Amino acid sequence: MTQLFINIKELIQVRDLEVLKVSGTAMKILPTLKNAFLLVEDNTIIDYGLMQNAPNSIDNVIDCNGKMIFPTWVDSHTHIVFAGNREQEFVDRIKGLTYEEIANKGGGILNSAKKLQETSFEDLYQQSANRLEEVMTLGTGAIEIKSGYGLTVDAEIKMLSVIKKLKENYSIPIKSTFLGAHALPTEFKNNKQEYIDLIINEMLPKITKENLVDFIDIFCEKGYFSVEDTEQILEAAKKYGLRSKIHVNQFNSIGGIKIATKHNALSVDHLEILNDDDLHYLKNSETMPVALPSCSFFLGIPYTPARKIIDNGLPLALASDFNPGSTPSGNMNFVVAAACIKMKLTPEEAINAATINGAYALNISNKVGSITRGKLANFIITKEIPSYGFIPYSFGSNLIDSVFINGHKV
Ligand SMILES: N=CN[C@@H](CCC(=O)O)C(=O)O
Ligand SMILES: [Zn+2]
Repeated sequence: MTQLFINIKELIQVRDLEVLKVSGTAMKILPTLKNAFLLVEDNTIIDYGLMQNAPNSIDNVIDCNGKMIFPTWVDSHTHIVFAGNREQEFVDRIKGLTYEEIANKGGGILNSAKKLQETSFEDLYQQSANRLEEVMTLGTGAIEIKSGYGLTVDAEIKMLSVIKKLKENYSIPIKSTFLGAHALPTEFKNNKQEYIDLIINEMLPKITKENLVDFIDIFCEKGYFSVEDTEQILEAAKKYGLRSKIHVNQFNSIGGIKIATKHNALSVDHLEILNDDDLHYLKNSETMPVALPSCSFFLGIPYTPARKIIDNGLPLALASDFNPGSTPSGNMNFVVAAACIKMKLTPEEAINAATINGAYALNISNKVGSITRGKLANFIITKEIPSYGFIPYSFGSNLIDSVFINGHKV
């Protein structure tokens, strides 16, 4: 089916196929076309341009008068497969406990793992599908989903199988990441190496054999997995050709970035605490730094020093981190707004970070992340708005009129 979108007030993030990411000062530039058309055939963008050059023999015409079109958000870091919620821990934090104190009391990730282990595949699938549908209506058009709330061979496979079924049942591009090293299960409290051996010798061979995983992740942090643990797991994952996306520098800078860049990680995520050595290793790498401002907002921890990252000539991606503990929200519109308000990104930088750079952080810049001939027809039609900067400015409003994924209205 051919669809022609006309009278688009501004078509945002129009780029050539060769642009896979934008870095440093280039992030300040957001290429757009005013008074434009967009031509879609089946699931693909086939053309765009100024209205005076719009084709005139198309039956299926959608008038976008006063509205803008953006590429959909690319959310490169989520944990949307989880069971139940942790609103009691939220109240505990309001009353003064820290995230770390709650985790030390057996709450946190282990709390979610217990719930998930007790939840059936069907129930877990339904809860996760509801979250996926919610974020699609909020404009997310490509997403990464991690395991890591299973922490046993069976429960990790259950999570990854839920992600596989989501991939089969939804047309949105989904990448799945194995995060067996998310927390140390209580039964391994006195023998971390035994759990790492389980990850390396049982989980990794099984999940790769069943083709359940695209990337590998490790929570490299004090009290979770050390730099040495991380390196062991990365070495093992290399044998299966898995690239890494690593949780680093959320609370402490312990050398995770050095090891991640040495292993050519696709991304390093969180980075709330970032020192000059970390910046140095990032500058000499192809690794995408990923900031998760909704997590900082929710936990009240520092925001990733995004200005420092971009002003050092580096790229930056933005993602939601949707999970039950540190970020119970997958709203990428809020992520973009928080990046502007709290991390001092300009709207242009934030939109680049949440689209093309997010796509790079999932290795799918050739498919999504910009309005480009040949890419998937995944885009947001806004309500009538005065300018694209109105999206982060008007941070509490829903400014989305409709979302298209693979050329179909969600
Ligand atoms: N920090 C590690 N993992 C998640 C939070 C997990 C949880 O609290 O359930 C994050 O990215 O914030
Ligand atoms: Zn996370």
